[in-house]
Amino acid sequence: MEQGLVVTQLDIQPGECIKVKGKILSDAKGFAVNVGKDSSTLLLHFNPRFDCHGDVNTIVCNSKQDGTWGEEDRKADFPFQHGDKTEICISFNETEATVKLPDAEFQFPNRLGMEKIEYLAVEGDFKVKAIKFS
Ligand SMILES: C=CCO[C@@H]1O[C@H](CO)[C@@H](O[C@@H]2O[C@H](CO)[C@H](O)[C@H](OCc3cn(-c4n[nH]c(N)n4)nn3)[C@H]2O)[C@H](O)[C@H]1NC(C)=O
Repeated sequence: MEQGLVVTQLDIQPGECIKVKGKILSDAKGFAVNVGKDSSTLLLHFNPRFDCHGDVNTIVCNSKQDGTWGEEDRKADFPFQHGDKTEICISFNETEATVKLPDAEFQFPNRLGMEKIEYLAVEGDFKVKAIKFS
């Protein structure tokens, strides 16, 4: 998954929101939105997979601590289609991260007890149009 947008030096606090607006490529295999401390320590790796890493139409979520992946969490719902324009809103608190989409919402535990988000990266077949921090 090629490297796309990377934003560092953030100071996103619990309750604040990271909004990533963009378009899923028409031939997307997968994309990921990563938030955390840095590329090696992620509160959340949000990875919709159309057809990659052995998964089809599956959202895989995970954490990463000092470069080591945690246990994957596969979501039942897959509210994405090739070519979709969408907005992904990520917020968190001391217990969990929440991913809000136009037609779905997912939670993922804050396994690392992260207290602020300093890092955002978008990888793969997703063309970022705008990002907003609120
Ligand atoms: C079945 C036995 C092996 O399990 C598989 O193990 C794979 C490797 O760990 C798992 O894929 C990784 O799953 C991680 C989340 O748990 C990440 O999604 C990881 O991709 C992250 C990534 C790759 N890249 C990347 N690849 N190439 C480039 N330039 N960048 N950037 N970020 C994927 O490569 C994959 O999800 C996992 N599948 C299952 C069913 O467990």
